[in-house]
Amino acid sequence: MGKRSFEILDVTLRDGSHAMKHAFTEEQVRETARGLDQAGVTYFEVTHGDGLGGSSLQYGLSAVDELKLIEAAVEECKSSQVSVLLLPGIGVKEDLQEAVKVGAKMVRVATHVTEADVAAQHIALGRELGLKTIGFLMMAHMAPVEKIVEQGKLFESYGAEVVYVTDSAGYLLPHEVKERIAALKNELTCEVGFHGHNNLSMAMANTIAAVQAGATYIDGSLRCLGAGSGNTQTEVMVAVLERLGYNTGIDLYKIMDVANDVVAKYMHRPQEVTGSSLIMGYSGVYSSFLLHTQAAAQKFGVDERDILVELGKMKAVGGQEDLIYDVAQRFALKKSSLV
Ligand SMILES: C[C@H](O)CC(=O)C(=O)O
Ligand SMILES: [Mn+2]
Repeated sequence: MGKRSFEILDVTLRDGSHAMKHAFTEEQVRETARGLDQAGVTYFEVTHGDGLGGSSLQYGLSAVDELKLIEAAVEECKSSQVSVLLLPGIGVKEDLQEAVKVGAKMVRVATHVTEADVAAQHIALGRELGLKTIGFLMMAHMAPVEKIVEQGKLFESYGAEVVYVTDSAGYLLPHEVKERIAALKNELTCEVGFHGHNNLSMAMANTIAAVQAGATYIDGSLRCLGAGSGNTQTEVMVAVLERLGYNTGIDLYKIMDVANDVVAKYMHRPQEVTGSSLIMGYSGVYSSFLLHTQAAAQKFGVDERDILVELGKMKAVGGQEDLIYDVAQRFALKKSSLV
């Protein structure tokens, strides 16, 4: 098949966990893992949507222990390798050691875009454990290009082999992705990656911009299964990038088969750009807040778009899920004082 132009890393079994309310079954994971492996994906990610240790009241309880799911995915693979996500503070170093015992071969250590310094020990541990180790700068729209370069350099100095620009809110436009990726490519010696969300229908355009600016790791999910409107659609990305003349190393029919015959069957709903996810992209809100916001809006009888616009103004970041309920309650009180 020749040398791949870049790695397409599939996040269906991790970012998709948000859309599945963290209720993946072992059988769903096994079937998806088998399909990804047969299609020729080098790496795919499995954990709770908020990474190792994410199962909690704050983020949502997992239906099945993530270590069991990681182990099941590993067992299904002949050549693909399983990655885990780790947000320092949500997951701890012991969680990573346990994931390695069941077969994880890659770790992506994720921090808010201005907080790379909290990842030093976790990145060092990833390298010590012999894992492919990646730094993941979330909410990348919230920092100017120079800040992203500064934070990327920190990740690289701790040992990250790839630094990601992560458009957690699906807010970035192609020219903004291009300038961020190009700046990291210029200033870092390690590889650069891109992870997109489709809240403004820009995920594919942003992915193309990232690749053209030099990204060599790009994320996607099957049928877009992910937080908010989901991610760049893996199987479509394969077709588009092959059309552009790149070698993805992935079999198009096989990746389509796992998307349509496996993932489409268990998705709770199609991944669409809805009123709420559109507002997330427009206001720069963390995509993982979607289902929490819908639940809060329902509980307090308020419009979920108002909550999201307010969270955007407050510049709320991952980990502040409790704010969603505060804001919803505030709107409900305001509404009741008006009647
Ligand atoms: C914990 C988040 O879901 C990580 C991610 O995929 C993003 O920020 O986007
Ligand atoms: Mn994501």
